[in-house]
Amino acid sequence: MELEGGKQKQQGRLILLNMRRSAAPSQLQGNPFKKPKFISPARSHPSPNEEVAKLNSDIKLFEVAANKNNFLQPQNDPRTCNFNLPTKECAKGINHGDNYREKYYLEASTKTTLDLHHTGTGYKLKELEKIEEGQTMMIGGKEIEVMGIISPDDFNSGRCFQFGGGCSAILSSSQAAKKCFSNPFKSVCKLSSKENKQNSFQSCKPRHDPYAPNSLVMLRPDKNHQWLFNKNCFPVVDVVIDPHLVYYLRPHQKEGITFLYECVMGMRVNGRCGAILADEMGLGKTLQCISLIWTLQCQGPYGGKPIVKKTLIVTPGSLVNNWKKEFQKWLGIERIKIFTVDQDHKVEEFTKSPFYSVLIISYEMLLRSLDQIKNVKFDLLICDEGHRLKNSTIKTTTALISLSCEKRIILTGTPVQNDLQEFFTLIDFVNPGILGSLSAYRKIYEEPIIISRQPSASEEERELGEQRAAELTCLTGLFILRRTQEVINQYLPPKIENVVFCRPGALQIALYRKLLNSQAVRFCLQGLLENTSHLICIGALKKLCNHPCLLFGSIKEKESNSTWDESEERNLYEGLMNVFPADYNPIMFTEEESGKLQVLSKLLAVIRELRPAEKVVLVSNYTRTLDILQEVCKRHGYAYTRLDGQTPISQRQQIVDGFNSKYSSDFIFLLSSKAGGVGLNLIGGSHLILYDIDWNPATDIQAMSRVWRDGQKHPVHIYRLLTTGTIEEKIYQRQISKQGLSGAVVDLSKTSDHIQFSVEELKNLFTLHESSHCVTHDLLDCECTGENHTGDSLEKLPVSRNCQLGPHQQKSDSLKPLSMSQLKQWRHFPGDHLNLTDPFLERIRENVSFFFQNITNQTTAI
Ligand SMILES: Nc1ncnc2c1ncn2[C@@H]1O[C@H](COP(=O)(O)OP(=O)(O)OP(=O)(O)O)[C@@H](O)[C@H]1O
Ligand SMILES: [Mg+2]
Repeated sequence: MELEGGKQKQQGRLILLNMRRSAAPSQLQGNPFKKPKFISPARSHPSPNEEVAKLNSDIKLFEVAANKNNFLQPQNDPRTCNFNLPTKECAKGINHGDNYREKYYLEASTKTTLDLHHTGTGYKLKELEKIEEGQTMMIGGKEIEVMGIISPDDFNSGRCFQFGGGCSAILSSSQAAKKCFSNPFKSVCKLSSKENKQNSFQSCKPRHDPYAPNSLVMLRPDKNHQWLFNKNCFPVVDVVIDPHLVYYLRPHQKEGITFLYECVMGMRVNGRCGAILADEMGLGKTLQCISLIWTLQCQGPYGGKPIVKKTLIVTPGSLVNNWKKEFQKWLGIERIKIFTVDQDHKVEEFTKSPFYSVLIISYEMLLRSLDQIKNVKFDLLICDEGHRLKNSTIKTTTALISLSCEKRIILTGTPVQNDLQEFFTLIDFVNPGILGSLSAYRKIYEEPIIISRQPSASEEERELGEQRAAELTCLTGLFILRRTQEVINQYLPPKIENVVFCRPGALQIALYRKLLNSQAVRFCLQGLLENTSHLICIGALKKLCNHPCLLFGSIKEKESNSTWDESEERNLYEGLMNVFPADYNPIMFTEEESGKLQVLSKLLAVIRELRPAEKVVLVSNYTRTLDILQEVCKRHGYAYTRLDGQTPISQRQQIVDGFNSKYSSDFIFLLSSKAGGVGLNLIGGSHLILYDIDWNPATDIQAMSRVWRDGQKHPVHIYRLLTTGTIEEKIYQRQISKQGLSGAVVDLSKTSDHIQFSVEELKNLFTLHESSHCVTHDLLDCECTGENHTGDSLEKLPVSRNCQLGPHQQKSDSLKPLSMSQLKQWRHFPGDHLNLTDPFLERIRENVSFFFQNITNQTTAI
């Protein structure tokens, strides 16, 4: 039997070793077996305290056969047995039977698994086959105790490695109670002192009536929980969500609050108090958290005593005041005192005053005030848009990890499972150590899962990877909750999504051709340039798609720079100025020079005309592009407001509120997706135009979700503008193809800098398709000739997210990026199609080569 990879281990016999104590050298002589020892129930069923200590320790796991030719030798860890394990060559000498289906494990303060086929332990194989549970043996000078047999299922799923193997900490608390204690609760809630009795009489009653109709009552703690957390034996009291809030809560929100409560109370995962609420955008994660905070601040299951005194909410700068507003919206200003940190309100004010119970701070401010914040004892920590904590080396993550608060919640609308490293960081942040060390996680989960996804994976590797993925999902699923947009569709108006392929202007085509013929692009395609050179070329093409004047501005800027002569960009921009008209003035740019701008201008005009009371959110990834769009607003006399990275945090909510107000005269909200793409509620607008496209579909999806949310009164129209035949189409295709989804979907900060391109891909990126109406449609393999293909019902197609955690994760997910096959199901038609029923599309068709359209929640009147 070979030792490589995970698959062969199925034939091996694995033992989890319990190093009980070092043996004297003399003990190593003679028959290494000792008689099986009696193991007291107390040893196999540790006390709750021992159990908790065990869960918290950083247990090292060693899966002997998991590492290709490379056994782990944990010599430096004093807690770890140091076995003289054989090399692959050495192991080959052992005659292994094929009938070893069972796995044995030994358990103790340090646990490790040992493949009995590769003994190196001084025992004969025959002797090892006879090992029984409870038996002790001597290995490497240590006395080892056999604790049990690992079933093939437990091994394949990786369950046996969790928390050191033997007693999984991932138990529901009732399971844990059964497993860990025989009957330790006899005295639970017997009032031991006079004081307790008094307390119990004072606050025994639930704060709200648990028997009232529609009451939302939290799960009562079981005996194990009481044993751990009710040391004073207070009477158990029902925790009931304030009926004032329950009245407004949607069903999924009630479920979410129950979930959060059980997580932070340590009821779902024994002794762990973290949770990830990953509901899709707009599902009201804020309200769910506010309900939780309010509940825990006033109530608790033990004598009714509140669980939380102080809560820290960390959120992107643009959302600090949104949180405050939501608190006021749902709880009024009296019930709970909120402190928001900004330029004029420093953390010190919060720390000095006993008045406030909730501190809301931006991630940036947190870093600046970390020392003061560390001085406050927070009982609950909420990280909004917490997918940014995916990297444990970034400052924000380290800062947050350094806070001692153990009840931690991450909120994110962006899926978190696709990158297994980042997934680990998020999980490890909310429930530190739950997946073991990073290296153990890599061996047990990441490696087998990744290997199993490779086309060359054997059947066994695939099976092992799938089982490990399933186990990981099952384990983390206890404290991750994600619901999709469908749960609130019924409360929302229709949504009409359009992908609009805009014909490039003549100047754009001429410049595009020139750029593609440049020395820089040619060198890129021959693989002759540095890694980053293609990024400069891509950047120039993207600018050109937005408007030629942006490119003009860049060249002028670069030319005036002293390093211009040596700069790589020279090779790209050489001769480009000659393509612009001699008297070209970027400030006097025209709409005709850019296909998208022409379409935008007409679109704004028709919205204004047909829906004078409605407003538009206009999104770009670039501040310079927003400047141009702003200029267009000015030229047409449209009232606008703007939020980008330069907007002071203290003003952001004011701007949002102003726009959302029905009294506002603003017609357009200019939004930088980087600054305000996440979390904002822009329900004042019912038309959203994405002027440019990002490599990461999540950025675009986040931005598009700003208007189709609870509170929206009008049907929502979304327009995604792409320049036909250009790099924008290619980026879109990448977004909706598998390749684009495999990694980038998790990460809002990912840009082209993080994406590797093959020369083949670069060739495709650097091609202009001048004769196609829509390259994306050409690629769809659609039988239609592009003539008003109405598509089949979307429901027919299962939505599958390309997720590294495997097929069991693939739930319907309305906000996941589209796939090519789904796009094919959308209605689609060329711009010159005769029967355009949509009056908005009708008006812009002149500059459009192709449309895709999809309607959600369709009613007759749109
Ligand atoms: N039960 C409800 N009834 C009415 N409005 C609600 C309800 N729950 C939430 N809302 C409103 O829906 C809007 C969206 O909620 P919220 O901002 O919490 O979404 P989110 O899940 O945080 O989304 P994102 O991921 O985009 O941040 C808010 O204006 C909020 O007040
Ligand atoms: Mg939010």
